[in-house]
Amino acid sequence: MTATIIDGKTIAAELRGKVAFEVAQLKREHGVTPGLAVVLVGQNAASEVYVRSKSKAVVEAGMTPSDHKLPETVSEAELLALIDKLNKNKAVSGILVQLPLPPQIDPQKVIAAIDPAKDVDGFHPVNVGRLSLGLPALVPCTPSGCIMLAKMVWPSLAGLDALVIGRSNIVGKPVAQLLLAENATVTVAHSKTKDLPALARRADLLIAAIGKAELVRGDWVKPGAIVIDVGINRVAGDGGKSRIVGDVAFDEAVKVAGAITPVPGGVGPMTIACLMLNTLRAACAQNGVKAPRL
Ligand SMILES: NC(=O)C1=CN([C@@H]2O[C@H](COP(=O)(O)OP(=O)(O)OC[C@H]3O[C@@H](n4cnc5c(N)ncnc54)[C@H](OP(=O)(O)O)[C@@H]3O)[C@@H](O)[C@H]2O)C=CC1
Ligand SMILES: Nc1nc(=O)c2c([nH]1)NC[C@@H]1CN(c3ccc(C(=O)N[C@@H](CCC(=O)O)C(=O)O)cc3)C=[N+]21
Repeated sequence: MTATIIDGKTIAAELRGKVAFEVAQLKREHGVTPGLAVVLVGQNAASEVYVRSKSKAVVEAGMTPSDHKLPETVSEAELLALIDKLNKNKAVSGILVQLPLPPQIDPQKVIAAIDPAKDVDGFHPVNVGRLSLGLPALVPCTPSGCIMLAKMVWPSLAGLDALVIGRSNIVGKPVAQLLLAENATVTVAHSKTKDLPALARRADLLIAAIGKAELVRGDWVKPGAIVIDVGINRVAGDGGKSRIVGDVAFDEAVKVAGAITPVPGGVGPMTIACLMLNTLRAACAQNGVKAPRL
């Protein structure tokens, strides 16, 4: 038996289509066009790829993009001044500051400066707190995408033994909160965890957000488990080219798992689709319109 491959690309395209439909309705009925501002500091090849694909998705959803490129040497004060301007701009529904930032800039200070109502990344302490309290919040995009993909193959996660590998503020911790909200029994592992393979073998649902190419082997996977691979790792490929692989050794795990997400074409595209959804939700909330249930 080989696993069901969860087609993130197709599922993400469907979600983006639904968002575009709702955006058109919001424009028609309320005269509101959602806008997403993306701020990129410095020149990082990978970040530029993400920013381009975000802008493309924004346009396709019928929303207004505004991209702000700042030099690597920009001061924290200059970046904070731009955020203040975007916070006050009514045409901007969502603000995303691409991470990581150069060392002269404190990312926590920048995140805290974003109006929580425009924090479509869900990284602001207000949204983090609201998520952990179980209150409505803007929820981080990659974690939401992981949950949506898992629920495509297993609609109720209640009672599942879930293992999250990774405890970052942008993936591991928020995905653990969302799993808890879905009534899964959640374990969070990290670099100090003892006997990770044994822990992984107990998991009905395994979410890998580590940043280590193919760390999770096939024999770490419980037969029939759902495996969600968040990792994006660039490795040397054939003919001097690079290719991207996940945190899971896909060719091994696909033989054991019940369902698995590929890299590319899994969580990555869902992250972008969830960003579109958050921007729509933010625009609705800012204009007193009830957000659609998508
Ligand atoms: N598909 C998408 O949309 C996105 C993909 N990513 C990708 O996901 C991956 C994780 O990203 P991010 O959370 O930002 O990464 P971080 O580097 O911030 O966090 C990595 C986590 O993995 C843990 N870890 C590292 N090595 C091991 C190990 N050997 N065993 C167990 N745990 C380990 C770390 O533990 P400790 O805390 O102890 O250091 C840490 O908690 C990356 O590949 C990134 O590119 C990220 C965002 C979006
Ligand atoms: N403020 C902030 N918010 C983020 O959400 C954020 C960030 N900073 N910094 C970087 C990470 C990474 N990230 C990805 C988004 C999409 C893909 C994606 O679409 N990947 C495709 C293609 C990848 C490729 O070919 O390079 C795929 O997996 O199929 C990947 C990674 C968002 N991040």
